[in-house]
Amino acid sequence: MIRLDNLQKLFQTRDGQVTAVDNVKLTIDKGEIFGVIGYSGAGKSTLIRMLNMLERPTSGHVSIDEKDMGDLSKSELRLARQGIGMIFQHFNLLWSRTVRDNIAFPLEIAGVPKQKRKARVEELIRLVGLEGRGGSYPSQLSGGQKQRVGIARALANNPDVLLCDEATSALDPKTTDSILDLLVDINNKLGLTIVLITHEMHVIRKICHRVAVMEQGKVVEEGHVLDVFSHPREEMTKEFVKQVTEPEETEQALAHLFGEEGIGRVLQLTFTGSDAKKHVITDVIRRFDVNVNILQGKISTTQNGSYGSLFIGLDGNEEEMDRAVAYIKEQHVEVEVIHSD
Ligand SMILES: Nc1ncnc2c1ncn2[C@@H]1O[C@H](COP(=O)(O)OP(=O)(O)OP(=O)(O)O)[C@@H](O)[C@H]1O
Repeated sequence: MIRLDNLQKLFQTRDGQVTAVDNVKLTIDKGEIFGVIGYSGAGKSTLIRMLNMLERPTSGHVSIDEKDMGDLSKSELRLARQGIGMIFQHFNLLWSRTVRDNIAFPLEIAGVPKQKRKARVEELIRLVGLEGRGGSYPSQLSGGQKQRVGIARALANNPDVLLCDEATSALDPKTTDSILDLLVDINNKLGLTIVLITHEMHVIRKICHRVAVMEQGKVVEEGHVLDVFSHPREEMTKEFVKQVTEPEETEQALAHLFGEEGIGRVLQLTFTGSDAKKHVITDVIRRFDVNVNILQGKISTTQNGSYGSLFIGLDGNEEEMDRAVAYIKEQHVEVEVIHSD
């Protein structure tokens, strides 16, 4: 549905030339939620703004539904943009207009007649869960509600694509989750393609099907979210994955344990997909003469399946522990011995 070919954006500044986006090639399928993650300055905003030509590429192509966005005339581009909704970190609402009038705005521009507009606005208000707030002004709404207005406005003209520019970065964790749930709901109900940029792996983990990792303008890694989570290749990706799989306390708690005598071996087990539901620990306790101590664990759910890490202490004679480790490996669970007495 969306294809980026050798996309590049250079900015000329007083300090010289900046390569914001460097030779990016990506394909995004119809109906998927595609996330782009990177730290500040990686080029994410520039990349997403080139999808609807808010930013013109220096070279390369953006095709949406086989249409080269760079080749469109002004009026064709205006029409194409009605098929591409966008939401922003700071909502970009019209402060002097009510919720209803904010949502109606793109319909007015598209020339939708008044009666049809009214009906569509009420439908959108229900879709984003803002019943009873249609007459309020943006200043009277919470951050989450403002973003719901942003989403309703972006969906007004029934777009095929929704671009989300750090849409939850200004929100607290609970509100972030409710907006992410709404995006998944919209993706399921309307089948629209969502492209989002973020610096938070939690957002990718929770709603994306595929992810691209950006560093210094380049896409350095790309894949299905579960694959990237379970086997990150690049250092940058490993850092992002750690954000959601290993809370800081894990490192501290384990470091504390390593200092104790007679802890035996500490293993990190990594479960992926359906493996996350296996009874490996029960089996190990039943089959082998070892003591098992569960130290830390976390299962994360992604749109492609579950992913989890479990830290266990294993104690017993060396041979029996070797057999237990071999058995766990046979169950297609990844095992790493991270400490041994
Ligand atoms: N209009 C501009 N003029 C000059 N340089 C720019 C312009 N816009 C972006 N840049 C530069 O391009 C690079 C990428 O910026 P961009 O905003 O796309 O990154 P980002 O990953 O979205 O970061 P952030 O989340 O902080 O916005 C940065 O080095 C930035 O300084």
